[in-house]
Amino acid sequence: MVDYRKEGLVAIFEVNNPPVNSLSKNVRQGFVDGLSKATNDPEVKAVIIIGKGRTFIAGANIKDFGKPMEELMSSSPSLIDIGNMLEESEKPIICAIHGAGLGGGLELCLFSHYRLAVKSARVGFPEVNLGILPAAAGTQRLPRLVDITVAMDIISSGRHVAAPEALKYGILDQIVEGDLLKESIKFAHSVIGKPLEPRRLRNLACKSILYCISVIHQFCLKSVRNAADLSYEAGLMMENTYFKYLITGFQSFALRYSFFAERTARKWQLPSGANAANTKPLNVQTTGIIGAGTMGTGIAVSLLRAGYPVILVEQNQEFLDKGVDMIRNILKDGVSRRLMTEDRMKQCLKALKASVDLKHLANVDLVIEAVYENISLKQEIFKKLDYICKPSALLCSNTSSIDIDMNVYGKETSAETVATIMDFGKKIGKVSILVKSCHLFVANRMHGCFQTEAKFILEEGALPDEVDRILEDFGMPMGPFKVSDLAGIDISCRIQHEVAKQHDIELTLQTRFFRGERYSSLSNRLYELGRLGRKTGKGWYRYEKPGGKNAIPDNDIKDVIRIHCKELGIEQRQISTQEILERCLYSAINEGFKIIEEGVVDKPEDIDVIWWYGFGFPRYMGGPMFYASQTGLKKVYDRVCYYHKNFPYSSHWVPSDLLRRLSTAPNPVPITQWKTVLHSKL
Ligand SMILES: CCC/C=C/C(=O)SCCNC(=O)CCNC(=O)[C@H](O)C(C)(C)COP(=O)([O-])OP(=O)([O-])OC[C@H]1O[C@@H](n2cnc3c(N)ncnc32)[C@H](O)[C@@H]1OP(=O)([O-])[O-]
Repeated sequence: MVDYRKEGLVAIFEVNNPPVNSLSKNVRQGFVDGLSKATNDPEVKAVIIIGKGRTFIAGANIKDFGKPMEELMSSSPSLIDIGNMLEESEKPIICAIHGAGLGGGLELCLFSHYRLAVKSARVGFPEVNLGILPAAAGTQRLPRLVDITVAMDIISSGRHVAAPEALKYGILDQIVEGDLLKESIKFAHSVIGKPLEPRRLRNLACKSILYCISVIHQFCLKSVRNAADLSYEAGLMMENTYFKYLITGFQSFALRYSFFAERTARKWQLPSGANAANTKPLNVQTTGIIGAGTMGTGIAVSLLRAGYPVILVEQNQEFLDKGVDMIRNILKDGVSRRLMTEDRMKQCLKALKASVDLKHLANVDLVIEAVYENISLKQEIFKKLDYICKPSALLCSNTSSIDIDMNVYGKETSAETVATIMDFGKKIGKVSILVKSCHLFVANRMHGCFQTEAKFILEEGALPDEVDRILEDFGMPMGPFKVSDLAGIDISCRIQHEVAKQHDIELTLQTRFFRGERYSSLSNRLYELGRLGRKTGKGWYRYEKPGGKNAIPDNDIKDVIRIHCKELGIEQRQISTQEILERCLYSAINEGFKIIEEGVVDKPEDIDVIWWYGFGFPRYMGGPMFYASQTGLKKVYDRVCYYHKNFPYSSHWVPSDLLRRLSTAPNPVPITQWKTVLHSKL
């Protein structure tokens, strides 16, 4: 709703729709009622729109977009109706922004005559992140206010623009110091009686008519270009047509799911009943990192950038110096790419202390162990830390394959620690997902199936560039073989040999089964040929030079695969695009269902979020679990069974029981309800 009150000559519309003042129907109606009161009250000479609570207006209510098109489009009053009433008002309308003015919230501002904001406020059009465009005249009005290139950037990037930048472009008229409402009332008095015609954006011509042919295919840009090429009314009509088209599309549906999935994933809970809402995080002020390799230095940079002092510890001075150099280079690169200023880099480096003695970690609040994957080494470090660190220190391990319960205290982790780590993750600009300990955890466990199938597919007749192209066409940023070349083929080979050693097994080029499972020794063959990936200039592809970035399909690899298959008696055949996609994706998805079944994650959304951030799975596909839900679980289950029959020696094809039960449900179970099936009789 919108609370209406008067302060002297000024009517105040205070939007009151927690948590973020989205423009639900009752809010829109509140504007109509408020405007009617203000217009009919001769005492009122100006109107201020302000948000109650943490923010101005976060835009339309995204949940409304799931409604049928007819209901959505006929839901009156529409934002444009309200906007027109605001613009036509003979009394100046001033928006007073704090927090965020996004999407419809910014559109409302653009219909108003003046825009003020506090310095910390942000404005923007994040609609592209929801697979739609700003369709309450956003693409028509912003280019009338600011340079068209700025409008294109803001609309097509979806980024939040900080108030000082918005002021520079002219989106804001003033940044307010002190109390926003008081200052806005003062401002209102200063503009009462001034002509409003120049403040009505619909009357302005588009500021420049730059022709942006290269990006014109994107709807947002098409629509912005219409602002330059068409009349206001025609541009508005096209904007509405594009909106209707986009909002009913799969991508917008998936992106809206993604928006809520990310927020749902933040809401962790433990079997004890402790959860994100009832557990207070501890205050972390100082940090330590053990291990100055790629992982340790990467983590150090994230902490330093977020403003935390870091003590970096390595076992000897040479490794330590190398690590510090790496950190310096990453930060310098950030400066050259204008991600941070030179001053900020200096502050970060000042906050970094380096040592070869664990004792320097005695007083830190949080320690992250990031040494290489060796259980006895990790255990030895934690034993020492137990004595050295203060009792309240949080001891964390960066591992992707070692059982966390054997290392630090996974099962015993307190709710307070979970809350602190989840909060800490957010503070360093990461997305944290709570998972239980299991072999390889969620990301590597699922991705392992994906990578393994990709290798089997090569043995059966496809080529690396063919498999990569198919997955890239699907939307993955890089196919599995380019990823493998980037990570280094030696890394995965060493891990495999290490695991085999633990089971007293020696892996050779002739090994076809390992612990009862089909095994491919193809990467070992590349390893023996010195084809370790990008770093050696050759791997699954060849590169222009060692360390090069351009993956060039290599005829030699065809021979390597041919010889490998001949020696092992593996028959090659033509493999369809559909089979390649299904085997890579469905093997991982089936594993994802097992992960939910075992309670390793709390909900499917957690897995989808992990895949966007971990592997760049396209958000506009929603994530692997959402993709499965949209493909149809019956179809996914049938294909998993089919591959299980054909490839009985791969446990990742053993169908998940949860998937089976969901696939036989009389009606499709929405992804948000999958968990309920775990405890039902289905
Ligand atoms: C023709 C129409 C044209 C207009 C189109 C549009 O405007 S498109 C819209 C363009 N606008 C956007 O895309 C802006 C989307 N919003 C944001 O970017 C951020 O919420 C924020 C920056 C406003 C605040 O960040 P923060 O970290 O302080 O808070 P938080 O993110 O944790 O959210 C708190 C709670 O509010 C919920 N919720 C939030 N927004 C909406 C919404 N619009 N709707 C519904 N719900 C929304 C959110 O799910 C969460 O709920 P929960 O989990 O507690 O039940």
